[in-house]
Amino acid sequence: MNTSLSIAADGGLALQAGAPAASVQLRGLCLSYGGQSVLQGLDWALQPGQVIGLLGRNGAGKTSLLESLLGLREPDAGEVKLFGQSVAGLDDGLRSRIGYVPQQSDLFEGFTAGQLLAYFRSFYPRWNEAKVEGLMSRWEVPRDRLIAKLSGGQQQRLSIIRALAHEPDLLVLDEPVASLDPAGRRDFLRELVERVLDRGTTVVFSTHILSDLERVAFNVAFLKEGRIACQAPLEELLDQVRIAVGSPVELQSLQAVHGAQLLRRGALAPGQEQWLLRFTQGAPADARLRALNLEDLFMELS
Ligand SMILES: Nc1ncnc2c1ncn2[C@@H]1O[C@H](COP(=O)(O)OP(=O)(O)OP(=O)(O)O)[C@@H](O)[C@H]1O
Repeated sequence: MNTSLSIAADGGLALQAGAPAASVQLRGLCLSYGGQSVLQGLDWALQPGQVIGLLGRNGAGKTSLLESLLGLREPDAGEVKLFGQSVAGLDDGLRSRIGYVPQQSDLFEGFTAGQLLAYFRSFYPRWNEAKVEGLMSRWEVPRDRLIAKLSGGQQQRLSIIRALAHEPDLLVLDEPVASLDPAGRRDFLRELVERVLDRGTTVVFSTHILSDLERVAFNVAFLKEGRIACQAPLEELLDQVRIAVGSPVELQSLQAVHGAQLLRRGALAPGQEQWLLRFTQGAPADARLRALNLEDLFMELS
């Protein structure tokens, strides 16, 4: 909770409680590798309890964004705040409220799963050993085998268990289900929906598996050309975004009549264009409009 001091009616100082700080606040984030610019003045905020699926094409910069957000990668410019505090000076208390599943395994391969968990347990006051035990047995991760000898999917399960064990308030998952089989994905999503989201955890995860996203992500954010091009509740986007085909004059009039937002415009043939329109007041019934599914939205917005 943010607090501020103000002058009270009797002239004394009063401590006021404000809105809770955003879990994540990014302003003007720029990141490049050599000459290649990946994040270009990106602004983004995740509010407590929000669940956001981060979408973008291969190479759009999702991993770079999530690493910058966590302070693992230093941006060229811009500001990163977690729980209202600059990520560069984040104190241990706030740091221990973050859970992270990286895209590439960062588990110590020379440890067994049991040794790894025992090692991490010492850093986290909120470590939930019962939860760890439950997940290790339900997800069938062998405790005593060297991590180097676990399969890719078993390593990913272990990485997820490590990230959930201390009941984080901010959970960052970079393609968490990429190596999981359908049963593993189902188990993971069930855990996320039934136990993690209930706690009001802020969750951001990148994925290319759109059907999984539909099951858990209330909000989707599209990363394109170094910025968050669009972020909205998924249901709202599916209700509001339509493709319209017609002459530019006809489409302009359609847009103006309904006060629609033009998201994208492309030529189809001489005198005929295709516009991606967002009808924020609700899409009208019009034969020229076509609804989109999540895959269409991904193709159009990322
Ligand atoms: N350490 C690095 N050094 C140089 N270039 C990098 C580095 N890491 C990423 N890149 C480049 O930055 C761009 C964004 O990469 P990033 O991994 O962030 O994208 P992504 O959206 O996560 O991709 P994917 O969906 O394929 O995982 C790519 O063009 C990539 O080649």
